[in-house]
Amino acid sequence: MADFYYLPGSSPCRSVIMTAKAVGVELNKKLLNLQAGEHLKPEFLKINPQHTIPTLVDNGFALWESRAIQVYLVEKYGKTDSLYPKCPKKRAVINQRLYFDMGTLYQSFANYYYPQVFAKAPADPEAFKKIESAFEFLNTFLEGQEYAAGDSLTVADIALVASVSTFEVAGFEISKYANVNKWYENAKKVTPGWEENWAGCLEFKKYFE
Ligand SMILES: N[C@@H](CCC(=O)N[C@@H](CS)C(=O)NCC(=O)O)C(=O)O
Repeated sequence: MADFYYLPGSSPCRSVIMTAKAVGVELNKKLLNLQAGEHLKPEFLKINPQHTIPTLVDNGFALWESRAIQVYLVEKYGKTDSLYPKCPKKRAVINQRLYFDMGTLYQSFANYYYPQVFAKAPADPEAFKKIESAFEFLNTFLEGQEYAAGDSLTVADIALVASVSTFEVAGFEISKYANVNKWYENAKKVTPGWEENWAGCLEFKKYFE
């Protein structure tokens, strides 16, 4: 069983947990307390010199970056390729959504909320505008679409569900974006591991209280 270093509240960790559930892989979950600096200890740095969670160690093979782990789990353990189809065009759209999630959508969350939550800094209205524009983009991608990339659930939906649910617990109004809202309500029903994701979101919510 692969070791999985994580925290339940962490959005990228949650997306890996949902992906593992979707492919039927059991993870040997190992909590890593970032506040206590466990990620900076030499034994963890030996595994992941970048000291981030999620980190997977599968039979001695260490991997980090949640979206890379998602793809690895599907390619190595998926019974079908449905979560990450081999078709180059389908895969390209999924990759686009994954990079959008990492570089634009989740980044806008980090830029706006992290300084407030972790450094008690005031809200930056310019950073908030970037969130709104990221949601507008996502809303456009989802026009007439039940899923984020193509016509069935993929790792892109899973990564985006982890991010969007994090926005929800932060109090961001998702319902203003009709296509996102519709996709998200459906995704809550069809994404394996949604309940565990939501439980983790509620852990993360404590930072906002
Ligand atoms: N892009 C990375 C982000 C990982 C990340 O920043 N994780 C945070 C927790 S949510 C972390 O490990 N922070 C500790 C550190 O960077 O030292 C991914 O998707 O895996």
